[in-house]
Amino acid sequence: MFDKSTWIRLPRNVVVGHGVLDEAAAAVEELRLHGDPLVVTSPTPAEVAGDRVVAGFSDAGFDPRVVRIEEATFGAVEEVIEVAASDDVGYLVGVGGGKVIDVAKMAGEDVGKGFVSVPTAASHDGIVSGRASIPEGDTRHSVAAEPPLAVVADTEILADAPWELTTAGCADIISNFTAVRDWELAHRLKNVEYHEYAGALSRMTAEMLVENADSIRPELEESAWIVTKALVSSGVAMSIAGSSRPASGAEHLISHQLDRIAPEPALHGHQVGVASIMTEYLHSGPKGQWQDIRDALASIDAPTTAEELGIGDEVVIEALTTAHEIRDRYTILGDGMSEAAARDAASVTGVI
Ligand SMILES: NC(=O)C1=CN([C@@H]2O[C@H](COP(=O)(O)OP(=O)(O)OC[C@H]3O[C@@H](n4cnc5c(N)ncnc54)[C@H](OP(=O)(O)O)[C@@H]3O)[C@@H](O)[C@H]2O)C=CC1
Ligand SMILES: O=C(CO)COP(=O)(O)O
Ligand SMILES: [Zn+2]
Repeated sequence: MFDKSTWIRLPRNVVVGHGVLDEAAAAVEELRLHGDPLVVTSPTPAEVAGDRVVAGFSDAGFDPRVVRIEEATFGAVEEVIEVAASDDVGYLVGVGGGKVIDVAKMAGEDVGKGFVSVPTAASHDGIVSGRASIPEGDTRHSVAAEPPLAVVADTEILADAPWELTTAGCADIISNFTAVRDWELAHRLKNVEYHEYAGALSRMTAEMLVENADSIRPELEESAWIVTKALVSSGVAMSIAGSSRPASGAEHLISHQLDRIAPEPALHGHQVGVASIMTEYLHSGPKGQWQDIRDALASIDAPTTAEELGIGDEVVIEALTTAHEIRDRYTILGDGMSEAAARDAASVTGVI
């Protein structure tokens, strides 16, 4: 008997384009939700977009509440939950970078209310995915959460954000190459369930971004458009898979470990990009495609070395040798790299 079943949870309205911030209220009204919005934002995103979103909801006849957070902590999630639990609040709207989006996503999940994602930075695929990550204590990687009901991504705002946030988003997508390789390996070696469609979509998303690398330039609105479309596509791949596997392999384990041990971690996307140069080397050897990954990252101004990440060589070695402990996810790191092998991989690829 055929007894498989699956739920694919996706955002319903994805609105991407110039000036669409002013359509946030309309994009939500169309969903026929009850109650008023709770807008969650943080200092800079509030200035560049949050205040405008609040005004837009007020003009549309809603009575928006606002909570400003500073950091992505469980304390911040609790603060949002306290307001979100009120009967007047019908849904949450996260206006900001990944930090704000994840806090709003987790708080919405807790109170059982929908969440709308209004990214001000195209910095990683968490802005559209059904995954949330609050980097506190020993937990670093994402956990399953409800995906946003709607995503409103204004390319004018995203193109105006610091360039490194956009290059981080690109690098998060480029890392899909090695994430899919790890997933295939885990399937062959450990019989981990593999979804052909999700794997193909994730890889194609990375290929298209690399093909368009010439059009990804600072202050060019088209760049924000290309990157946001790729982030949406990567988020959809994760939704199809019901896991972050299509976009998170050993390179993400290494980045999560860097977040734990580096005195000053770099942006998520930049770390996974540099890590994927090394994990591609582990997959395909010295003559393999690791140089293609490095060149793709360099072409969009993303870091390719530990130095460019602002992270010390020894921290990178420690992350490489301990990253397999982060979570139960089989990757090319297997049951851990020896220190000598880690030094080899990092130095052959020019990361250290
Ligand atoms: N859910 C998932 O699958 C994933 C979640 N994450 C999580 O996302 C978070 C990191 O997200 P990331 O976006 O990199 O970082 P942040 O949300 O911390 O944003 C980075 C910085 O950019 C500022 N900023 C945001 N938008 C703009 C803008 N338009 N103009 C100027 N400055 C801006 C922020 O200001 P301010 O400080 O005022 O907010 C902040 O200082 C982490 O908590 C990480 O764990 C990472 C990967 C995947
Ligand atoms: O960042 C992600 C995908 O790009 C999510 O991955 P994790 O599940 O490893 O946090
Ligand atoms: Zn990522």
